Amino acid sequence: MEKPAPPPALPLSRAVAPRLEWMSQAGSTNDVLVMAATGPSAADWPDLAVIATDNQVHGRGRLGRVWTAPPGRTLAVSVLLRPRGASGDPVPLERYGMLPLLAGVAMARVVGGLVETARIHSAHRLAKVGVSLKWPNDVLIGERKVCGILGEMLPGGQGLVIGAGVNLTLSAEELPTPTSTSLLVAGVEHPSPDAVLAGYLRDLGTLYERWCAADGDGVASGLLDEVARVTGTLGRAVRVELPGGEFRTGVARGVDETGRLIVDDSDGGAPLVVSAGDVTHLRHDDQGNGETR
Ligand SMILES: Nc1ncnc2c1ncn2[C@@H]1O[C@H](COP(=O)(O)OP(=O)(O)OP(=O)(O)O)[C@@H](O)[C@H]1O
Ligand SMILES: O=C(O)CCCC[C@@H]1SC[C@@H]2NC(=O)N[C@@H]21
Repeated sequence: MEKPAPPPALPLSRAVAPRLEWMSQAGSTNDVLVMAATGPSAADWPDLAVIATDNQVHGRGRLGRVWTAPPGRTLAVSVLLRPRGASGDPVPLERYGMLPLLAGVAMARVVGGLVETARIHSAHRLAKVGVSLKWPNDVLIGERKVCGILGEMLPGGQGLVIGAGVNLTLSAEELPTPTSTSLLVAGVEHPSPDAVLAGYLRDLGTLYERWCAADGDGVASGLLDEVARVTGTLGRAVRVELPGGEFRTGVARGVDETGRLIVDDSDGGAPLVVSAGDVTHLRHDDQGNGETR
């Protein structure tokens, strides 16, 4: 029988995280961390504690969707957040809506840095492609999804677990959907799980500390500006599926202080304020059937 691979040492990531557990296999890292952070040893799981694996077998996406990943090709990471403001009081729950966006900004920066470095060093003259955030939870390279983010509240509002799945070394044939991509496919030849994880945790930590110091205020912390800068959804035509199943179209105008998307209704009605809806980008020439997901 083949010997299991030894766990990666992750020196860069361990230097950043207050606690980091690497699992050789996990069902869903979000589930594992929620259990750990609310179980009998909850006190051993500090703010910004991390669980990660490259072999997640029951990954979950938003809205009951699945996150699929062949073993060893993607990074699944969950981070525990127990946000407290400047006075030490918990940040109000209604401000948590910014946290998945905060994670998306951190991931977009890391992915953007790697893709740009690969482009500069490429012998193949790779074209410049933008890395952006698709509200509320995807990081895209060009129009393709390289990372999905899922925030889940701890029971009793004791905090939040924020999970991210990043496609590292999937080949074009292994991609789960026609609209996904991986760092490898985007030209990053040897994406290191440790470098990606450490970069993500570092940026996440910095943005999060600033946000907590401002008591979760998106404007005062500068987070809202940062979100607006990287969110490719803004200014674009989108189709919104409201929780009741109804569809509306319009142009995404902004993100508000609680992380909701503001969409100018193309029918001229009042702006749509979307928190639980599902958003699809429409192509510029879209007539309703050419969406990119
Ligand atoms: N490894 C992966 N890489 C990229 N996409 C994936 C991967 N695994 C699953 N997906 C896609 O992610 C979806 C879950 O994410 P999500 O709920 O964000 O939907 P989406 O298709 O990205 O569309 P949207 O976010 O616009 O609603 C799954 O339905 C699947 O299509
Ligand atoms: O695209 C989405 O809808 C979100 C996908 C989130 C996947 C990550 S992988 C780590 C964490 N554990 C999970 O089960 N899901 C998230």
